[in-house]
Amino acid sequence: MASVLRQAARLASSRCLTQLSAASSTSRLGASSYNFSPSSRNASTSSTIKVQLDSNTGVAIMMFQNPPVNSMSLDFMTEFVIAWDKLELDKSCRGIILTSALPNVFSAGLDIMDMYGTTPEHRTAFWKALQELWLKVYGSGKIVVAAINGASPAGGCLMALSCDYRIMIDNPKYKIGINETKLGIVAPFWFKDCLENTVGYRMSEMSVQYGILYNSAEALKIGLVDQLVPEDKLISTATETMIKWFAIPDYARQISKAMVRKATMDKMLAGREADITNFVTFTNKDSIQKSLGMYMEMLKGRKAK
Ligand SMILES: CC/C=C\CCC/C=C/C(=O)SCCNC(=O)CCNC(=O)[C@H](O)C(C)(C)COP(=O)(O)OP(=O)(O)OC[C@H]1O[C@@H](n2cnc3c(N)ncnc32)[C@H](O)[C@@H]1OP(=O)(O)O
Repeated sequence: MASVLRQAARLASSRCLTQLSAASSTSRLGASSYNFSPSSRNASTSSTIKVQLDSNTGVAIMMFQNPPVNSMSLDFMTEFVIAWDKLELDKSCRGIILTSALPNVFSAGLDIMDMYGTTPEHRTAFWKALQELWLKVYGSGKIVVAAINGASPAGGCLMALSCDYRIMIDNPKYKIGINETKLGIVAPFWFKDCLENTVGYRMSEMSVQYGILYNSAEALKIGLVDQLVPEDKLISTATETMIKWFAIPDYARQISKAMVRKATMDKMLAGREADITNFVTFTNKDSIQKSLGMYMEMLKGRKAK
């Protein structure tokens, strides 16, 4: 319990035991055209991450803008973590909405070009950046809501699974899931743990083996997402949801969150070095490089048709 309390105290970078008024200045538009209120401030933009913090509500919106498909490259993940750290340190921010500034895709997952034909040193840095990003989001004391406005395979799904609540656009063309086996690669244990914590043992057993991508209705049915909304209600619903969560005193919520997530985080932290070695060794294999190359060709060929 003492370590949970320590972890929670560390995570409690946002203000504790305070409650914001439920004053909301939410927009009815989707993320890319989100109309920020005059109280929006601390807007910061890196080349791939756009952040807007509304000082009235304490809600920050973090938008991915890494065209064409928000793939999680080393650069993207580095910029993500820098922007994230800034928000973590900002006491006026109590919650973060993760969404995409691009149409039709939340995130295409890990950038395959960072894994294909790159040096072991590059892949080491790449994997460390992913671990870092996950530890920050999954272990955050803030409330984190995923506003999933498009496809969200593999690493994109992990990003959503690391949040406290997932809202997805109700559209059968948008798919989400841990589809790594379809690429001939294996999602690491902590991807699987996050999925299992969310949808249960049997569903994750099926899901990771078959590499299933679920459409939005299927994702809701198995509990992979918590709510479906029409596209034009995504950001307003995410903001309203966040403000409801704000009614819970931060400190109690943060300790509870840390308690529930501790085992999964500790397991990853304990296996962190081995996980990097495993990734680099695995992706060094000719057979894996071949699978990745073929998958990239398939993606490009699909477009050409
Ligand atoms: C021991 C552990 C070892 C390994 C573990 C590794 C864990 C891996 C986790 C991952 O996340 S792997 C990545 C998995 N991602 C996918 O399978 C998604 C692939 N992409 C798609 O399905 C689609 O692109 C889409 C996201 C549904 C979007 O479709 P759309 O039709 O809008 O775009 P299009 O397919 O034409 O793609 C545009 C452009 O983007 C390139 N692309 C797509 N995905 C990726 C990616 N993940 N990484 C790098 N590049 C990607 C695609 O090739 C096109 O490029 P082009 O314009 O140059 O042709």
